[in-house]
Amino acid sequence: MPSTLLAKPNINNLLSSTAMALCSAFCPRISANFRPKPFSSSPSKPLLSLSFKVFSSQATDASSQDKFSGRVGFLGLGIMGSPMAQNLIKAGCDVIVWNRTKSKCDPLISLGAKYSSSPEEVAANCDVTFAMLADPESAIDVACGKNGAVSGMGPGKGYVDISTVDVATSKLINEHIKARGALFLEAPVSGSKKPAEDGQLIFLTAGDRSLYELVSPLLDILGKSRFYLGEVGNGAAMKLVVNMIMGSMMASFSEGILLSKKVGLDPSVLVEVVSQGAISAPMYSLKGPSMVKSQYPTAFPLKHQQKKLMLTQDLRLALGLAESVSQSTPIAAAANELYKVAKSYGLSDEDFSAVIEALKAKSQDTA
Ligand SMILES: NC(=O)C1=CN([C@@H]2O[C@H](COP(=O)(O)OP(=O)(O)OC[C@H]3O[C@@H](n4cnc5c(N)ncnc54)[C@H](OP(=O)(O)O)[C@@H]3O)[C@@H](O)[C@H]2O)C=CC1
Ligand SMILES: O=CCCC(=O)O
Repeated sequence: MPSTLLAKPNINNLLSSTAMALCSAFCPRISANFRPKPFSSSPSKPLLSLSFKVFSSQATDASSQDKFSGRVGFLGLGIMGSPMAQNLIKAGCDVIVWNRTKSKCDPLISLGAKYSSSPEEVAANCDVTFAMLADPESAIDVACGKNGAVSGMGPGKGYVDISTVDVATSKLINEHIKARGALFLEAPVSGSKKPAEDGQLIFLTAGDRSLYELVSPLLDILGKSRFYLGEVGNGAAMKLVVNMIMGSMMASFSEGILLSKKVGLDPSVLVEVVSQGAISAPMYSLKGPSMVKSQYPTAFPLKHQQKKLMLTQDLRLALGLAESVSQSTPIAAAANELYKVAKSYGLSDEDFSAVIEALKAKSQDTA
């Protein structure tokens, strides 16, 4: 089925009942309060508007119940995890947090979150545990390592990994969670720091559908849309493809900014021209003005676009994904080289738009 936005079919209530039955089986504590919000096709409530949550036809229910009354764990409070956990707390959820660097928990504790001293303890004390970690290595360690979340999982619990990881990593974590009789959902996000703060992320989910149904009210607090993509690995793959496109777009935009300047144009005007045309993208309008000033306030750290774990990650991992199906991706491969150069210049903690510095340096090399 194409992933277009559709009005809800009337079988929604039936699906919601199915979800309730599944939840009753797996999560008795939560399902006691699981009340699906009936879908309304009233024309006075448009499906698409800026303030309205948008759902894919691949989602199982376009609306979700108002409230999730189970206890929610949150592991990983970095640029993305902190605002996400904060939004859950502000929405009235009962949240337990953990982060490797404990001080990052403090602002959330002062907002009402509880704290547990290990991922295992969080998972043991929560119905559903979310993880938003840097890379595959940390995602595996926090889930499957010593005192990891897996040790605290069991029947009736769910683990939702929002980190950007590769397909193999997601499948590995899924296997460990499943071995404990719990449910697993991968749910990487499209959208950066600001969408995380504004509850406007896009979830790319795959895995246990009953868990997807169950946590939909939470995803709807954190995001503007959610896609259910089927088998574990599909969410990770979708995220890598999106980031591959984004990485190439940013590298190309950087070339344009520098070329415009070299030929005597005002790059700020280029940013404006781009923003009004067919190739306009929020990313260009948001980051272009800073890039022109050689400023890269970190939203998506460059190190995550060029993560390193056993010679793979984000762009690099997307290239691996392409390789595995013999898909040619020369543009992304060239972009990847630039991110590697930028990383070697010590720009890992800058925003990924700092990739433009790699091009500046290259121009000087050849001048
Ligand atoms: N920033 C963005 O725009 C977006 C990021 N993403 C993805 O989301 C994930 C998180 O990104 P972001 O929040 O920006 O990253 P940050 O670098 O800000 O945060 C990373 C988090 O992972 C934790 N962490 C890192 N290594 C370990 C480890 N070995 N053991 C335990 N915890 C660890 C950090 O803990 P500590 O605080 O102790 O360092 C921190 O909580 C990444 O996978 C990223 O690719 C997805 C969409 C957008
Ligand atoms: O993984 C990071 C993606 C950032 C974005 O979607 O803006």
